[in-house]
Formats: sequence, C-alpha cells, structure tokens
Amino acid sequence: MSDLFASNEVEILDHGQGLFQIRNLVNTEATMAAIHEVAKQAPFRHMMTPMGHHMKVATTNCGEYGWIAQPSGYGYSRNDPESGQSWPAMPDTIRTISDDVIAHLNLPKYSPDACLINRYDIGTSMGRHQDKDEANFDYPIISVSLGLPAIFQVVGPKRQGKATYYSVSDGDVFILSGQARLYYHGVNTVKANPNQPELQQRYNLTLRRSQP
Ligand SMILES: O=C(O)CCC(=O)C(=O)O
Ligand SMILES: [Fe+2]
Repeated sequence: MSDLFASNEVEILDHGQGLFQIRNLVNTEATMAAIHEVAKQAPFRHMMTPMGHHMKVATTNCGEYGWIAQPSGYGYSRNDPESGQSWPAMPDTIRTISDDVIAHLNLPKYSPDACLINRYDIGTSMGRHQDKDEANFDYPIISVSLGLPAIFQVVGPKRQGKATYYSVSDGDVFILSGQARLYYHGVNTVKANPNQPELQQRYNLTLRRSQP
C-alpha cells in the first residue's frame, strides 16, 4: 500500500508498561453527536481549581459520577455542581467504546461509571498530572481523542523527568493500565491543522471507574 494514504484500519500499539494505543477504534461522528447531546444538558465550563485558577480545558461529564475540580478539592460527584442535577447518563455510543477496548486488549471486564469530557480550544494544553481520584487503580483509564490531533506525553511515576511523546488523532484511544495506571501524563498545546481548517477543537473523553 502506498504511504500517501493514511490507514483507517484499527491498529493496536503496545507501548509497554501497560500503555496501549488503539488507532481508529472509535466511530467519531456518532461519538461527537453524543458529546453534543451531553453538553446540552451539562454545558462545558472552566472549573475552578483548589489553587484558585480556572482550568484551561473546558469540561463536562456523563455517567453516574463526574470528576470535578472545586475550590475545596478534586473528586467525583453524583451531581453537576452548576445545576445540582445528576450528570447526563452515559450514552451507549460512549459506553461501548470501553467494551471494545476491553475486547481488543483482553483486559478484565469492568464497567466505567464516569466519563470526563474535555474540550481543548486551539492553544490549550494540559499539565502533567496523575489520575488518582478513583477508588481502585486496578481499573484502567481509557482516553479517547476526537477532532484536532494532539501530542500526549507520558512521564512515569514521578512528575519530573523526560516524557515520551505519542501522537493521538481523531478516533484513537489511549489506555493507561497496570504499572502505567498512575503515571504522570499531559497534553502539549493543541495546534490548528492547516489541512483541516474547519477543525477548531480537540475533544477528549476519559472513561473511568470512580467507585470500588
Ligand atoms: O486529553 C487527553 O488526552 C488527556 C486528558 C487527561 O489526562 C485527563 O482528563 O485526566
Ligand atoms: Fe489524566
């Protein structure tokens, strides 16, 4: 096959230590439609961190629980603090991504109860952090990329140090499991793609299990 054509076949990349990437796994149109439905009920907002800063990414959630930042701390909440209502139910289109990942990687079956949705406008990044507000780290983090491409950085068990960089594109899924479940990670500044001037954002979903 010619290199001129980007493949859209599902491809599993084993990056080692429990880091996996599955390219082209997700039906991006259906997933974006599901995100827009969620955002109608629970609009994107820039949450305020305990440090008193607004997050750079705009965020919402669906599922039984949602991850929130508040001046009092980080964690999971059954309700959207903006509305006092429960978060929108996790649409099947989103829930089935996790079943698909589990099947492709032969991971133990589990049921995510939270899906954090991040929106990155052009010029937005995410600093190095661990996903550590969940009750049980045996469950993986399943991270879906949509829209503009990005560079995902994985550092390791400590915040400092040299990162490894992975390019993640529309429809890709990145999995932090096993040893890498608590690795520090972040996202480089999202840039416009000259070949896709109509795209102004990157979206990211993380499917998580928050409760034991
Ligand atoms: O946007 C991404 O690819 C990663 C997002 C992330 O790490 C998070 O929401 O905890
Ligand atoms: Fe994260």
